[in-house]
Amino acid sequence: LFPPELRFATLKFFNRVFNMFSSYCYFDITEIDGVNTNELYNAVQLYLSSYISISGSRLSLTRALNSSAITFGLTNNDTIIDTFNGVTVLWEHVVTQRQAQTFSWRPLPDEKRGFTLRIKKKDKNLILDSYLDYIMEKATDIKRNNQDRLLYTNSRGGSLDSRGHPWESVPFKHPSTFDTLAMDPVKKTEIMEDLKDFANGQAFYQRTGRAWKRGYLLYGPPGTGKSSMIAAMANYLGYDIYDLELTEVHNNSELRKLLMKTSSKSIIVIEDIDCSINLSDRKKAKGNNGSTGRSYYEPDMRSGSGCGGGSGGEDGGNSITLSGLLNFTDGLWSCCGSERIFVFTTNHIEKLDPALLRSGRMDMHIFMSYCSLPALKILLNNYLAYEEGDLQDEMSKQLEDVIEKAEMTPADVSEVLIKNRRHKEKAVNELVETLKERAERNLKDLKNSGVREGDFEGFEDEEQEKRALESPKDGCDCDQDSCNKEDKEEKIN
Ligand SMILES: Nc1ncnc2c1ncn2[C@@H]1O[C@H](COP(=O)(O)OP(=O)(O)OP(=O)(O)O)[C@@H](O)[C@H]1O
Ligand SMILES: [Mg+2]
Repeated sequence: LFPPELRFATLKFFNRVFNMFSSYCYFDITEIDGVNTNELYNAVQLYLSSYISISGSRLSLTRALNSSAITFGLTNNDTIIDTFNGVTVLWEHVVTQRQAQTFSWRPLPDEKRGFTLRIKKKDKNLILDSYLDYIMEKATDIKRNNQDRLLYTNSRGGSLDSRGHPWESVPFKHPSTFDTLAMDPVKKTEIMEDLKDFANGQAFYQRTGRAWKRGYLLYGPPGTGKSSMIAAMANYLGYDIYDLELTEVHNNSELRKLLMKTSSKSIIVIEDIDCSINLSDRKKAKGNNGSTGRSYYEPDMRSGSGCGGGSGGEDGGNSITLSGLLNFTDGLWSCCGSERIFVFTTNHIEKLDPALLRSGRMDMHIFMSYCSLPALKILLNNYLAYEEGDLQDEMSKQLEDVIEKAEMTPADVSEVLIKNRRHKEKAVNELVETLKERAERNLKDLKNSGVREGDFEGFEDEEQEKRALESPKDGCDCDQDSCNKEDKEEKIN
């Protein structure tokens, strides 16, 4: 029976009296602040959405542009309790109908939405100092995690796009994760913990005066999952990937510019570092632009103008040096921006300059090995949905006996499994056969060659094949210092 105005005024009065005696204070965070969207409102919305379980009876759902995740929101007058540094606060989502619109340049939504934060008066300062910052930070994280990852490449050479960016990007949707990655579980856990420590280590890096970055060197035969590991890392941390094509970078200053244009929370990848530029020796690398061993990637070499005739003195080509690269990862420039991971991959760790391997440069050297028994179990589970214990004892025993001797890469094993994935038994039988064959072949090779020279011997052929595919003209890389000696001898003969 009361007219609405009177009802409103009475409520307001009681509210005021109540507030005077109340031990709480309230903060309103409205969706639209004047004419601008209130960033804090969106942040709170996102932050709270990470707390809500789907059990609520009514939730609002949103999916942002370029986002692959759906976020839950509170509907009208829902409340939620949160605790921060031992202090409990209450959030309420308040939705009211907007009164008939007066003229506005920008049409406002019919509903007026906002959050009300209720805090004990004594906790007010504690919370306002850090709680809202914390929410903003968390919201940024959530937003980033929900957004599609990006894969950047510098394949355009040195040219910039219309916004002055040297990187080109595409959405990165690689399905590889640490769950699907076949490798020793202990090693895998170690890497995952290392990554998490890094991502959560802001305070640590600050305290110890180190730039917030970390380097991983992945090495091992082709097809053992180095690239898959990088994708898994990116998916695990929610980082973007910058795939740096060193052959497209013409000099050290270009390299530096590229680095400056990378964002934080990203993985900067240089694949096949031993083939990319002549990194065999720091001093020599500079000299090599001159008359002696020309880099295989210099333009005239790339265009296939011949392997032998590359002794021109002109310096217009690729003149990145090892020291340039080290400055990129390690020097003063490496810390513009923060939270960055450098990953180098190589098939030949023994060909890298010790300077690159020195402690502190690449923090972790990860050997990606041939398929081991634990790795095989993961692959069997991935491709054939075999659980631990599903295999007959006899079969497991056979696999266990040959897997190490066979020295098959996870890529090869995957191939056998994929081919027969409809017939589980057939797939495993064929795998055992292939493994046995390989093991026998290896044994024979071993006998023929006498003493084995190194761990990597077995994949030299594969490696040469790969390089031949990459190189424009057969054997062009044989001018390079880093090229293996056997190649060189073959070429000379
Ligand atoms: N450890 C692994 N776990 C799961 N799948 C793997 C693994 N290693 C290889 N594979 C499979 O083999 C394919 C090739 O692997 P990947 O490209 O990661 O190898 P790589 O070590 O990067 O080889 P390269 O040295 O030639 O670059 C992948 O698509 C993946 O499906
Ligand atoms: Mg690879």
